Amino acid sequence: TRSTRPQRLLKAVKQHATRGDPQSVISAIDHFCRHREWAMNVGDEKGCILDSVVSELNPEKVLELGTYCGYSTVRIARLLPPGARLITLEFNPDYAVIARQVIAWAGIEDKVQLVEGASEDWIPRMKEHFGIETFDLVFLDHWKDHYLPDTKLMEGCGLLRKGTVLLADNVICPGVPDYLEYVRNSRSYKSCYFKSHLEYTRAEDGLEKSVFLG
Ligand SMILES: Nc1ncnc2c1ncn2[C@@H]1O[C@H](/C=C/CNC(=O)c2cc([N+](=O)[O-])cc(O)c2O)[C@@H](O)[C@H]1O
Ligand SMILES: [Mg+2]
Repeated sequence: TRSTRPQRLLKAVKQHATRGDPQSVISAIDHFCRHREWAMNVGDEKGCILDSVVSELNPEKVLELGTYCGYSTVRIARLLPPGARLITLEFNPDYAVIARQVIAWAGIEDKVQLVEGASEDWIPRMKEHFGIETFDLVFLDHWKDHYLPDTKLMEGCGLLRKGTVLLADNVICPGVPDYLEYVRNSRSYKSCYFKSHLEYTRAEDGLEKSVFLG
């Protein structure tokens, strides 16, 4: 049977990236998606904005919602200080299989915990299962109608503290209107928009950075 796009993306990583070199994995995926097959990675342009937010924050505890093939997982984990941890949630087992191999190829598996399951099931279990009190950074990049309910769930589970940063992909394309309205109008967040482009295209998209005020 025909291979899947994530399988072809992984093949491109194994062919063109150097084991243990996260930057080469990122470049191989960006090249594949720009010149072979588009895929829904945050991409190189928005990826630079993601990099700057991570570098400025220097987070110890990071949560990623929606691993897909692990592109943003590698982008984030490569910048984390020693001892810092990234937990990434992915409920599609076929994507998880690919992402684990991309993460391993990049050589950053010691910083990453890929949990196979749904965000709504695992967010309430972060404390008792992973010993996580609160997160310093959350990267939202899963199904767009899950951004708002999962944000409210994280608030309810006490996983956000004064200063926790929520960084949301695709706030313009495909768009997350209910989430945007919430974080931009709630007194609990200081929110700002980083204008960019949809990965590998000229369409507008951007990231919304929202700091939880407690
Ligand atoms: N509740 C949940 N728990 C765990 N994993 C979950 C989940 N909901 C979805 N996922 C996973 O997150 C990824 C979904 C991404 C949706 N992005 C998108 O739909 C998307 C679309 C475009 N686009 O169409 O241009 C561009 C983009 O950058 C995009 O991120 C998939 O790997 C999916 O299995
Ligand atoms: Mg996205």
